[in-house]
Amino acid sequence: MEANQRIARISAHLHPQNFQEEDRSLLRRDDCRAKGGTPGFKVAILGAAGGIGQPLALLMKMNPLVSALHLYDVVNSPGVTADISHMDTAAVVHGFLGQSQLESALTGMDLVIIPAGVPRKPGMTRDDLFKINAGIVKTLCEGIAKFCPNAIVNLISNPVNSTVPIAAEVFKKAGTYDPKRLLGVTMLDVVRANTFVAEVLGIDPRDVDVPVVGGHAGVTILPLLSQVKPPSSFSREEIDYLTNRIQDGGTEVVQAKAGTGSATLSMAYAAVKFADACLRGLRGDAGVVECAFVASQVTELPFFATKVRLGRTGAEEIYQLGPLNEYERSGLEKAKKELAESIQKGISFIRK
Ligand SMILES: NC(=O)C1=CN([C@@H]2O[C@H](COP(=O)(O)OP(=O)(O)OC[C@H]3O[C@@H](n4cnc5c(N)ncnc54)[C@H](O)[C@@H]3O)[C@@H](O)[C@H]2O)C=CC1
Ligand SMILES: O=C([O-])CC(=O)C(=O)O
Repeated sequence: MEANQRIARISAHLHPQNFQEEDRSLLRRDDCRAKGGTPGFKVAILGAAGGIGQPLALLMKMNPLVSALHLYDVVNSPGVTADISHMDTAAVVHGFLGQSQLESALTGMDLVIIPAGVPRKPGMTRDDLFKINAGIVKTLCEGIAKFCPNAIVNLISNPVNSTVPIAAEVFKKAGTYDPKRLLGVTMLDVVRANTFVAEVLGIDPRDVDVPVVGGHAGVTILPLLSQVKPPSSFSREEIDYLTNRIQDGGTEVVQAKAGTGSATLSMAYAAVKFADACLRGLRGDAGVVECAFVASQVTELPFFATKVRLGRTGAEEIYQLGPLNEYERSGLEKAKKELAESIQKGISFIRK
């Protein structure tokens, strides 16, 4: 055989499709003995090729609690999957592209994380994303109701204050709704609050715990600085600075990115922190508590973010707000007003 023919043959083998058809004597990946049978949870990421999805996939591949990682998107998931799958950690990675592969992506999943949808550009509110993202979340949740109705859902797509009610309505319609299993991800607000409070106090952010309640947009993001751990007191000036910075944290990143998107890396970090807590809860660990936007009776609103205890069945206990000071009580009233409208908008989108 001529050298150039040999090279052409080898290149053909390296192409995965030709590899199978060209020469049966060569080992195929499907014939490998290792099938990734390590115990652990099966996790799907929907929107895995996006700005959040890619670093989120990377970090979930590193999570020892994950045995199978399904990466679904409507574009570019094969490349992201090939790339992530070469990491020498235990989770086995599979990629899924487009609506026709949604069933395979979701079947058997324990946890589904959804960062699918468009991000903000400067000058937009999160609510401006509703038009596009509401439909995306609806379609994906219809898939979850059909193919993995018992999975825990971590919903990241904005506006979270409306997309969580949308998901709830889709699941109700399908007869699969369990409020404990639907969690809107507000962890980035907590991550930011811990960081900014630690800066003000001059301590390590890992030692700080700030409850952030309400929702995930502007004034609905309500940090409870009177309940910070370790117990700390702040001047009025510090309270105004911290409250504004935490509420505008997303906008700070949108403006700095100047039209190229919103928070992706800190969000992937926050999403993994939250997903890991959900998986530890599923495993049966005691005392796993994080803030999340969930169906709630803490206020008169049907959904509200507070601390929740995560267990084998999802958000098993929803904590009350605790004592609020005058500043926080006034913030709560503003938050509830805006939240009520965003929640209703989500509900009406499905019931209309
Ligand atoms: N909850 C939170 O704290 C945060 C939420 N977000 C939100 O997360 C969402 C995603 O943000 P980025 O990753 O920066 O956006 P991106 O545009 O970089 O990525 C979104 C991905 O979703 C995919 N996608 C679109 N339609 C889809 C469908 N029907 N099924 C599956 N995938 C689909 C796109 O192809 C893309 O890969 C945005 O709505 C953003 O506002 C962003 C930061 C924080
Ligand atoms: O601000 C945005 O649009 C993205 C987001 O939710 C955040 O960074 O908190």
